[in-house]
Amino acid sequence: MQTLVIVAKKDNPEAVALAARIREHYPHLTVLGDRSLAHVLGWPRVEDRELAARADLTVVLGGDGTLIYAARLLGGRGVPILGVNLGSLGFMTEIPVEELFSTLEEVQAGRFQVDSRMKLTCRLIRNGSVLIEDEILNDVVINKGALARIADHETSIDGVPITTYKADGVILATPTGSTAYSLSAGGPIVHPSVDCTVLSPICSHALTQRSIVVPADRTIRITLRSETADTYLTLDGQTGHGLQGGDCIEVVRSANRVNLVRNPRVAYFSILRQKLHWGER
Ligand SMILES: NC(=O)c1ccc[n+]([C@@H]2O[C@H](COP(=O)([O-])OP(=O)(O)OC[C@H]3O[C@@H](n4cnc5c(N)ncnc54)[C@H](O)[C@@H]3O)[C@@H](O)[C@H]2O)c1
Ligand SMILES: Nc1ncnc2c1ncn2[C@@H]1O[C@H](COP(=O)(O)OP(=O)(O)OP(=O)(O)O)[C@@H](O)[C@H]1O
Repeated sequence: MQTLVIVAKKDNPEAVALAARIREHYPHLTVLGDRSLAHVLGWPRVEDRELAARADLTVVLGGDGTLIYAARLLGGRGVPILGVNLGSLGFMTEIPVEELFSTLEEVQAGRFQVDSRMKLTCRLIRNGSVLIEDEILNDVVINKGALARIADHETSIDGVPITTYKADGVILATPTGSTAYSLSAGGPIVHPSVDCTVLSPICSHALTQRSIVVPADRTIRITLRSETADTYLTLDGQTGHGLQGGDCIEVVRSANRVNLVRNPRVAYFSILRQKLHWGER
């Protein structure tokens, strides 16, 4: 390992101090920081594209949002991501701060395993042209603004019509994203080793329209059938785009994956038990 890229939660002094300690601890490595971290610490400023190209390992200091930001920064590269939890929930940032340096030693010695997480490719198609194409770790959300009327979401899987959801919106979640917004919309928890897409209406007007678990190799298309000026596409909770009637959102499994360094002392179900407050076993 030669180059370690640190992505630290923005404006978080604890994350900044920890990043500085990591650089001091490994003088023989090239340690680079994301844009805001490099600015705060006076490190060389390196463009996102170059960070992604050079990283051998990425250390995330923050919460789930910081990890999603790092996964997006790395783009299609499956560089291992070691997530250290400085956030409030930290579902995906499995390593506690106290174990950061011991885990880094293990990783440098090649004694680590990764959890390979499925991603989705999402395309926004308007009048037959692809306006936006992006890769997603958590979810694709089509949602209406607070005062907008309920919208019609015509939904098909591999070209076969499923239904038209009359709902506030629709969520398409990966197994990783199944414990985020999708869970709040009544979707199932999916073990991250299962490849699938969870399709869930948000507050559907028809009570029998529930979440559907779709095999990962299917193409899901949702066409907005109502003319509303106040509907949005949100990708991983990070980027938003206004939608128009007739817009089609197409979702397929991405060829790229996100590789999270596993904490060998923590099992997926113990994370669920702890973070979702299920009590003792
Ligand atoms: N009502 C809701 O539950 C709701 C509403 C909007 C967005 N979200 C989620 O927020 C995500 C973006 O996260 P953020 O941290 O940048 O925004 P944020 O700071 O608004 O966080 C939302 C919460 O979701 C948690 N979270 C994020 N990804 C998760 C995952 N895979 N499993 C379990 N919990 C997870 C975060 O830890 C945080 O507590 C979106 O992808 C979306 O799923 C949830
Ligand atoms: N280095 C960064 N550059 C730009 N944006 C960032 C960076 N780190 C975090 N963010 C953004 O800041 C927001 C808050 O980060 P994060 O979610 O990690 O904190 P949190 O809310 O305390 O943790 P959790 O999500 O676990 O509750 C996220 O939306 C994330 O995308």
